[in-house]
Amino acid sequence: MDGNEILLVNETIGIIGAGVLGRTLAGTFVECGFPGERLMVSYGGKPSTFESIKEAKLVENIADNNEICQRSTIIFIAVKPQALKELKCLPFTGSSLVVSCMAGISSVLLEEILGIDVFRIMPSGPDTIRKGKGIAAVYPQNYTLTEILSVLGLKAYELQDEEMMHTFTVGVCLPAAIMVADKKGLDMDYAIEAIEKEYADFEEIYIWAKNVIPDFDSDKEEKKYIEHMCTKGGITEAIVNSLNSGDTFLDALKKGIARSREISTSARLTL
Ligand SMILES: NC(=O)C1=CN([C@@H]2O[C@H](COP(=O)(O)OP(=O)(O)OC[C@H]3O[C@@H](n4cnc5c(N)ncnc54)[C@H](OP(=O)(O)O)[C@@H]3O)[C@@H](O)[C@H]2O)C=CC1
Ligand SMILES: O=C(O)[C@@H]1CCC=N1
Repeated sequence: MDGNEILLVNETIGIIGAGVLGRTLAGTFVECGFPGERLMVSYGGKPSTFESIKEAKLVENIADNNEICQRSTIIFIAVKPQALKELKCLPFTGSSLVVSCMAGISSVLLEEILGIDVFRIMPSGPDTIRKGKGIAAVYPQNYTLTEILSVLGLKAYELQDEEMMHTFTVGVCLPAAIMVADKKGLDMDYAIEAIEKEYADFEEIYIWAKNVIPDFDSDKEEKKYIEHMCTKGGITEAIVNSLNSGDTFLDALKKGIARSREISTSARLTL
């Protein structure tokens, strides 16, 4: 039995939100040897999402959110931040490790809505996870969670201050941002230096981002790569839109950070 199996041997994993990220996490667990019969995924009911779940060979893993909450020992929340209110009445229990992947939504708000302590991660885009080149911020620190991320091949950055999650989130959007900025011939290094003053690991993440951008065979492939990194209404979209409207790289990254903060404020208002 290897280390991965020992770590997860008694666990049942539930992923609420089998969208682009959720399916990637589920697929990666399966590839790591995690048994399919102890893996559940849920979705919001869109036929197109069902088709994608089918393509990912996860149809047999579909469960409803109540079942996921009742049976899972580890739960990943991978719905859009705007869907947070839909999780309000679910029977989460303090005995499972609940991990939110949602950008912007603070741990205080999660605790308020779900009634339990929730850990936060911010993983990099699906392509990086599938290739074993992913990174993820973790807040607050949790040994088991960091070990689980390492099973998924994700390098963990343990944040001391939750505010830094906004900046880290822009960091995981950098591959898409660099691709767009490169085409426009924008200067990027000065922007990274400016943001590094707030978050010391930002330069390291920039280097990571430059290294994970794959070679593309077509514009279509390139577009799809960016689309998969963009959650609708999220941070990548804000950065890409800003670059496309003619902003500098620094302004675009700042708009990404601002979008992450805004998501958190508007989520509270819609509850
Ligand atoms: N994409 C990325 O690279 C990254 C995303 N994230 C975060 O991950 C989360 C998901 O992003 P992403 O995968 O891009 O978004 P998607 O829109 O692709 O996925 C969201 C999924 O949630 C499902 N869903 C909606 N409502 C419910 C519900 N009540 N119960 C269960 N599932 C539901 C949707 O199903 P349906 O389609 O049927 O409505 C959809 O499949 C976001 O919060 C984002 O901030 C974090 C890091 C990277
Ligand atoms: O674009 C987004 O909002 C998500 C979070 C980080 C990457 N994708």
